[in-house]
Amino acid sequence: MKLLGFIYGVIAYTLFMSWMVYMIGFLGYFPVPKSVDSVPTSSVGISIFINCLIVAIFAVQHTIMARPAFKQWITKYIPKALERSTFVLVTDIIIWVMIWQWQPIDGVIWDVQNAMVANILIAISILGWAVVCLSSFMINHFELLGLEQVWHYFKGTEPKKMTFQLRGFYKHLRHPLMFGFMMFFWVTPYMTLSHLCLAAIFTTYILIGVKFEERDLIKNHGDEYLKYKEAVPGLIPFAKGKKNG
Ligand SMILES: C[S@@+](CC[C@H](N)C(=O)[O-])C[C@H]1O[C@@H](n2cnc3c(N)ncnc32)[C@H](O)[C@@H]1O
Repeated sequence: MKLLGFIYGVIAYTLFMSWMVYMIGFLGYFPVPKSVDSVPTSSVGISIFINCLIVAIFAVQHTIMARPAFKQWITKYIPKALERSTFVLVTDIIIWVMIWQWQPIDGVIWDVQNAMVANILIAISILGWAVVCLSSFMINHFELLGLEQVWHYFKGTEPKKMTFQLRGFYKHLRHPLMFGFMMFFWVTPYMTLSHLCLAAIFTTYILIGVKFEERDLIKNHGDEYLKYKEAVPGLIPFAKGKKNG
């Protein structure tokens, strides 16, 4: 059982990293079988509807499964150590379905012709992706993705409780990971309607998701988080305090 639990966690983690890397190609920065700008097969209306539906499923899953009440409920049926990996695995399935079922939409919003400017924009976008990865390490990458929990489960030891982190990017921004995703999605030399649709619906989710996350962080860390919120901007670096998400 312990070995199976560990394998389950490793599969969830590997699938997670696979779509994270694929996303760089999905945005068009290296060739992949299906990208955000592949050839459209449906009308604009149907495409927008299907794309919004898939991301809405992701948003609902993420919002529900990340809440303490849901975690309490599901750990009645599965070992506590597998809860995070289950969250990660369901996310993986939804994101891979999104990539597979994404409905590209024709239409170019902007297309930067200058090669140097275009390359700088691509570099900033990929830097955003790197900010996502680095931020996860500043919290605790392996715990966020469930691997630490299944490793302790396998060894029969107790994992350390996730603590509130104020290091690295988190000293300057409350949501650097989400900020990294915004850089990744929005900064591009070639913005199509399809790419815009992806960026817009994920941004909407991020803006709603961080509200729920902060509600839980305030419940768990009380005054410490409230003071942090007062002093450190949310999603916009260098902006003043809590007004920014
Ligand atoms: C996907 S991470 C995103 C964190 C943050 N919203 C960001 O954008 O960088 C979500 C998890 O990080 C946790 N978290 C958020 N801020 C944290 C902090 N400063 N220290 C430790 N955990 C944090 C939340 O409780 C949640 O479980």
